[in-house]
Amino acid sequence: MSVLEEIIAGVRADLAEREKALPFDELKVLAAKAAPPRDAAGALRESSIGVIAEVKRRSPSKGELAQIADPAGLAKDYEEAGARVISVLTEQRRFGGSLADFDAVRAVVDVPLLRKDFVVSPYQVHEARAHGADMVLLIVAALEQNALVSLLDRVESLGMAALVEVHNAEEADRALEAGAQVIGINARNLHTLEVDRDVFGRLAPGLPFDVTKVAESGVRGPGDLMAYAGHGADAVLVGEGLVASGDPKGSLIKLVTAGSHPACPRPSR
Ligand SMILES: O=C(O)c1ccccc1NCC(=O)[C@H](O)[C@H](O)COP(=O)(O)O
Repeated sequence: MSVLEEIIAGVRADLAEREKALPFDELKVLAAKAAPPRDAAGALRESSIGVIAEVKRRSPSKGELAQIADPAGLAKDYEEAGARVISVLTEQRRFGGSLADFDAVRAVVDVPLLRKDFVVSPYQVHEARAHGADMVLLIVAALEQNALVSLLDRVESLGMAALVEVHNAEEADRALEAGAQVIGINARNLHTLEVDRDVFGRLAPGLPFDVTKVAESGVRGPGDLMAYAGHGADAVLVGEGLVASGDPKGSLIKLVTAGSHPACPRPSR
């Protein structure tokens, strides 16, 4: 079994428990009553490169990254440092995240929130909305094409945006065919877990100019952000480089400052 398959097997088992505790029809009612979604896609299309700052406790590739006793405090720091969007991992088994983390963050910040999980079911989309998510991650490698199309439609029908994640040209084609407007190119190979920042430079030029391009993984400092910007990124998604830095707020301020510096390449739209 690949790492992705292992993660998804755990996600499906946990999902089955939540579905027993809260039936889908009742969840849909909660989602419909949630406060309207914020414009996450719009936040990533400003004139300077944006940062999606991630609340990430641990990962399959690195193990424990940071204790994060107070995810809300971390998110507040991210907001004050200028994050355009905050990503909260909700996968529990391999990343140590939870919907409780998501709720704690939602309660204290106004910036759009990305629910970062391995979404394989419509239930998780309504669940994200019920918890106040504005954006949902859809990983092309985890979904058959029909499922990708239908989950993307569902995300958009609830007024949220989808960050559609790809790792290679074939997945990028599938994302475009499905109608993705925001595409994340992840530098982390899901089989080896190695990070190859050059993947972004290989794939981004093949995407239409009006698709929002997010460079995911491997940003350790302003130099990496500038390099991704040079290849046409509208935004970068950063986890480890913030949470494991010892000073997440200061590290994010450095990234945001670099992204709005006149020397940093601007999105070309
Ligand atoms: O982070 C991992 O080890 C990982 C392993 C398997 C699937 C996904 C994984 N990460 C999810 C992400 O996309 C990253 O959390 C995100 O891009 C931030 O990456 P980084 O800044 O390198 O922490």
